[in-house]
Amino acid sequence: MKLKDVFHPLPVSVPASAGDRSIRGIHFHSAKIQPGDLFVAIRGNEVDGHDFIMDAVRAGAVAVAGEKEVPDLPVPYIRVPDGRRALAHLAARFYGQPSDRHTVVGVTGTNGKTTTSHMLHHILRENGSSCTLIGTIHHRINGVEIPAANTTPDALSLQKWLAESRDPWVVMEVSSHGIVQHRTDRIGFDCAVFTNLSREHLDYHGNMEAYFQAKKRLFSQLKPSGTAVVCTFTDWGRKLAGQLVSEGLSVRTVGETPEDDIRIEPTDRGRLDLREGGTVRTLSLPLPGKYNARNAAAAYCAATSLGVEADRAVRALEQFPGIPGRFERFSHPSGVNLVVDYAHTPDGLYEFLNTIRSRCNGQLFHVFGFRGDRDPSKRGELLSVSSRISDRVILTRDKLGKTPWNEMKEEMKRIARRYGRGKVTLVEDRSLAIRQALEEARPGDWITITGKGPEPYDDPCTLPVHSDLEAVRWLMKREHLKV
Ligand SMILES: CC(=O)N[C@H]1[C@@H](OP(=O)(O)OP(=O)(O)OC[C@H]2O[C@@H](n3ccc(=O)[nH]c3=O)[C@H](O)[C@@H]2O)O[C@H](CO)[C@@H](O)[C@@H]1O[C@H](C)C(=O)N[C@@H](C)C(=O)N[C@H](CCC(=O)O)C(=O)O
Ligand SMILES: Nc1ncnc2c1ncn2[C@@H]1O[C@H](COP(=O)(O)OP(=O)(O)OP(=O)(O)O)[C@@H](O)[C@H]1O
Repeated sequence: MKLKDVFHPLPVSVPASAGDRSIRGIHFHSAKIQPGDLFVAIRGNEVDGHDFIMDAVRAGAVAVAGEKEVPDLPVPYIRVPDGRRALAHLAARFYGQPSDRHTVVGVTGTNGKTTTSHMLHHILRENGSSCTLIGTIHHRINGVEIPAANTTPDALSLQKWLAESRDPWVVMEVSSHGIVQHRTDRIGFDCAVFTNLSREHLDYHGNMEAYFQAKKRLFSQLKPSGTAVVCTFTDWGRKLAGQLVSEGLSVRTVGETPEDDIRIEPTDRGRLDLREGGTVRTLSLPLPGKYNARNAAAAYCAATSLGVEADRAVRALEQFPGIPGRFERFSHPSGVNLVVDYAHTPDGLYEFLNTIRSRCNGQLFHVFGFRGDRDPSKRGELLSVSSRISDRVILTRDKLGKTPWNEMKEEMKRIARRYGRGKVTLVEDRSLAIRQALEEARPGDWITITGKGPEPYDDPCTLPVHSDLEAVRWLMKREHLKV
């Protein structure tokens, strides 16, 4: 593609002498540049891409785009107001605005993005359409699994994968980081889903209103015929629905009141009534918890908004196979129940532990840790939720990032004194923390292990395992316990 065409119609100045130059590809990491590529310099959170411009030129970049003034470059330099925005635009142009060729659904919210996306992906596939899935656990394009580095990939990868996808449908998780960093710019959505909003990522967004506004931006990218599906279980959801309606968007709400388009009604355990107008559909959902009923209702609402027949959507949800590390349950031969889950926000943890509490007649053990690289201000709230609902809390290592273990250990002791209700033990090795819970538990007790789901451990541990799921599977053998 010609340089001038890839920038069109941005109000930037492409040197006339260089406009007809062909570019072979686009990259925003200098190490990926091949001769003939365009390099886009981005001011990052860790380093500044402008510092790597000469590396890119030496690697063969034939042109560079960036925000800063850069004198005396041997190749044309196109100054743009915002590198990340420009990257999304350039990628969409280079790959031919690929979202126009798919029916695209974006799912946003603090909790439930992965679950709702997987449920919707399952409904669409059961309905006979192949579907690309982009999200936290992995990406799946043309039936091929690709490991996920981010929940919402960078703009270049996104546009490339959309161009490569032969699946008519695309379901993607849209994180607030992805929105703020313009990773999803230039994607037109046929449906955008909001699950909920609760305290999370305040270290990044600063306050809840800014976090809400970031999520709301997804809805400004709906195609003219697109539909907003908004869960109104939270004040933020009700606020969003009201604002989108007054802005003239087509909005369908999922909630618990007669005003909602899809209303979830209280039912027997494991069964869920979806009331839509005068019709009630009852379904047995394989995943427990009120929150999963809400995720299922959101997926149902999105699917039916896109033309899937309601009864088919219900039947598909009843066959939902589940998601690795999300309420993944094991029955130990000793009579103890174990559940591995990804809850890592105060609200998600509250919903998850309450679901277990309503099933547990014995003691409830909770094994978890704090992430070094996540908002430290939520740690007290997480432990407070845990110690309120569980009988025994074992605090252990999670991903530490740049935080040294000794520092985290002192923080844990301090938080345990304040919020632990005398229920907290500290066991550094995560695999041994799980084993200790299992050794103390009696038949009928439940052990919950949260925060990592299927994610691999960052550090080696004592037992021959690399994740919570592997630890539980290993400990399913009685002889691996000390008792
Ligand atoms: C803090 C953050 O969000 N960082 C994201 C951001 O990286 P960055 O641009 O700031 O990277 P940087 O390392 O400072 O580099 C700046 C620039 O220099 C370039 N560079 C760098 C080195 C070099 O040798 N040459 C070079 O050209 C880089 O390619 C980059 O363009 O943009 C990258 C590309 O899109 C992301 O992969 C990266 O996500 C990091 C890995 C991350 O951990 N992000 C988390 C916080 C995140 O985004 N999470 C959400 C989910 C949140 C949730 O709901 O739980 C997600 O969508 O994954
Ligand atoms: N609708 C919901 N409301 C509250 N908590 C939820 C909801 N759905 C899931 N959870 C809890 O949050 C955890 C994470 O769920 P899920 O992976 O679906 O969310 P997510 O938004 O994709 O999270 P992340 O972006 O961090 O990957 C679950 O394991 C569960 O404990």
